[in-house]
Formats: sequence, C-alpha cells, structure tokens
Amino acid sequence: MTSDSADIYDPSTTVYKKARRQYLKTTRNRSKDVDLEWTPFRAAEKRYKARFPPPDLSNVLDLAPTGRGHDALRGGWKGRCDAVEVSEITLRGETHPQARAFAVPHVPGLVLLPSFVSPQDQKRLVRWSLEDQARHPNDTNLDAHYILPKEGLWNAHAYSQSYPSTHALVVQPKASVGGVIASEVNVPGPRQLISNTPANADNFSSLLTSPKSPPPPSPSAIPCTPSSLIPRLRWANIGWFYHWGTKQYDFTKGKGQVADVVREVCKNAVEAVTWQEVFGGSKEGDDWGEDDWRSWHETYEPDAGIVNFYQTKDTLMGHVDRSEVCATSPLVSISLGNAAILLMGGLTRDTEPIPILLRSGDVVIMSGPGCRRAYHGVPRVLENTLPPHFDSTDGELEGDWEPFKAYMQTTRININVRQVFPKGFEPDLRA
Ligand SMILES: O=C(O)CCC(=O)C(=O)O
Ligand SMILES: [Fe+2]
Repeated sequence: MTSDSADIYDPSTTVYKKARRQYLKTTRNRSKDVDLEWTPFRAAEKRYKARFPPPDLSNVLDLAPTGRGHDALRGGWKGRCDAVEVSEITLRGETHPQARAFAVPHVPGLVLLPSFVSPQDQKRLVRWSLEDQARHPNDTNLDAHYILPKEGLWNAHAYSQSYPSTHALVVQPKASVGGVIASEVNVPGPRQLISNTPANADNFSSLLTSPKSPPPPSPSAIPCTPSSLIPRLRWANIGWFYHWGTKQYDFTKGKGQVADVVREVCKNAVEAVTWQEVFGGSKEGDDWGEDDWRSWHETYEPDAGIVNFYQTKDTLMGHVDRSEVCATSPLVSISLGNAAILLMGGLTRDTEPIPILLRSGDVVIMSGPGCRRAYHGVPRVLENTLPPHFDSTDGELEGDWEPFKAYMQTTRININVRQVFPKGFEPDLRA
C-alpha cells in the first residue's frame, strides 16, 4: 500500500517533497490573479488534475455499494459515499442488491447506476472495445496519421505479444506515403476542443452537406510497432461516423452498427430507470416533443458513440456533447478498468460541478435538457484502481486474457453511447 499515489498525501515522503518542488517551480511566475479568472468548472478541473497539491477526494460522490467501498481503490485514494443527496429509484422487476439507480437532484436528468455491468460483462466489453471497435471500418484517432493494419491495431499487437520471435509488423505513417505535409496538424493525442453549432432538426440538412475533410497526417509520425502505438489509442468511433474536425456527424459515410453487446447494456440501463421518478412532477419534465421521457422505454435506440481510451495520465477537458439531433434522449456512458473522477456541471462553466467517482462497471445516464447539454469532463483517472476481477483468469473466456490484463493496468475505457436521431428516422442523404 506504499505506492506513489498513497505517499503523495504524506508530507514526510520523497514523493510528496518532489511533487511540491515541481509545483513551486511551475507556478513561480504565475500571476496571482490567474485563479480568480477561472470559472468554477475550470477551477475544479485544475484541482482534480493537479499532481500537487494532490486532490482532496473527500467531497467526491461515491456510490459504491457499502462493504465494497473504497477497497477497490488501492493506493490510498479515498472517497465519500454521502457527499450529495441522492434519491433511490425503483428498478423494473430487478431485486438483486446491486440493481440500484440514483438521481442527482443538483443535475436534473443525471442518473447513476453503480456496478450495473457484471464483472464478466466488463471484461467482455474491454475485449470488444479493443478487438472489434478500434479497427477498420471504424475511425480512430490514429487513423489520420498511420496506415493501421487491416486486422486491427490491437490484434496486431496481441499477435506480436504471443509470437515475439516472428518478424514484427511495422506501422507506416501516412505523411511519408501520401506526401502530404501540413504546416499545422492535429498530432495524435487528446481530443481537440472545437466549438460547434448544436445540431437540431432544422439545421440538420445544412450540417449534413458541410465539407468534412480528413485531418492532415502528422509529418512528425515515424514508422513504429503496433505495441508502441497501443498506449496512444485515444478513441474509436461507433455507429454514425463522427467528424472530429467539425464535431459533426458525417452521415454521407453511412451508418456503422452499434453492436448488440453494447446496445443491450444501454437499453437495459434505460429500461431499468423509472423515469417518472426522475422527471415526473418537475419542471424539467415538461413536454419536449420527440424525445419525451415518458416513452423512452420504447423509443430509446442508440445509434452512435465513442469508445474513449484513457491512460492514467490522460484527461478529458470540460465540454458539451451537442452534435446529436436528439437533444434530450439518454446518453449512456459505461466505465471500465481504472476508476476516474467525472465532473458534472451545468449549462455554462459558471456552475460549480459535482465530482463523481466512476468505477469499473458503473453506468451514467445523461438525459433531459438540464443534463444532456451540461458541461462535463474527466480531469483525473485514478492510478492503481483496477478491480481484482481484471487480474483473474478463471472461466473459458480467459484463455488469451493476458494482453488485455497487461493493457488495463494503466487504462480506463469509457463507452459513450448516444442517440443521434429519433427511433426509425432515416436521414435523407440526397439533401
Ligand atoms: O469518459 C467519460 O466518462 C466521459 C466521456 C465523454 O464525456 C465523452 O465521450 O463525450
Ligand atoms: Fe461527453
């Protein structure tokens, strides 16, 4: 338990002293006013991101079932179970103790389902994310810059791990092949923040026809092995293609599938919630037209999404997901692997966000006008918080689990699933 993450809380340790020295060095020339200029959202982001002073996690909302509690957070991280008042929601026909859902009154439409995904399904979804999703025909952050192997980057990496003596495949950068050298490029790395026009039923056809060219390949990318690229995988697209440059969907590329393994989890989560208890009787529950919460048990149908891959040093800046025409229907977000802090704010960055601890298997639903277009971000992935079931190799599924186990030691995966269009709607691609 004397890992670096625990020592950072103890001023007598070298880890603490080193982090403090580093902090004083980097903040030496900073204007005294800079903190005052930050919005509450930005200030919270800075606090949770900081390596020094280490963030105080005592106000983080942690809904882990009692007993399992903080044990899953190895390495000295602590959290609090009762930081924000939550109301329990009855689940349809579910009686097992983990089937609970919580609404957070501070953010109407935010619903948390702790441990909703079973340990076995968590592992199944990790496999699916890496083997089946982070590959052609889906787009990933690395596709812009590298000619990725047809069998998928993960599969090439896993093969090279299993057969280290075979001739290693080398992934070639795109810039050296196409000869396109751009002066300014998006290098592979964190998602870029782009301010985009919120999609809606009226502007949809103009968004559809706006040009969406591929990002220029990085001239600094060099040939490398699949294994050296794997830690740089940041996202893969599922369902309708998402164009990161414009933050709009590119419907002309046709519709990819949201695989059943994910669709089932999302539909079950939405059906598990008694929406009447979330929106009934509140002003947020007024008539919203197409996306009415009263019919979500029948009309919710996921058609797009992103698989986010975070290494423990990665963060996702505060943003609003507003590219979907359905502006209130549930966005279902599944957490896998190491735990993280999600900051959930309001419609502007001026609202003080709620910090929420997300563990492997937790599902978050963002829905309704007060939450679906609220600012949120992930300022911290917590090191050494991989639950023990990721280490075990029992059961028939486990045969070749080793490469996944190794990768997941420093990784969090988030499957972020959206509904772009009302169920049954087919965009007219001749528009
Ligand atoms: O990683 C998460 O929990 C959130 C990801 C997210 O907000 C997004 O993909 O838009
Ligand atoms: Fe998001």
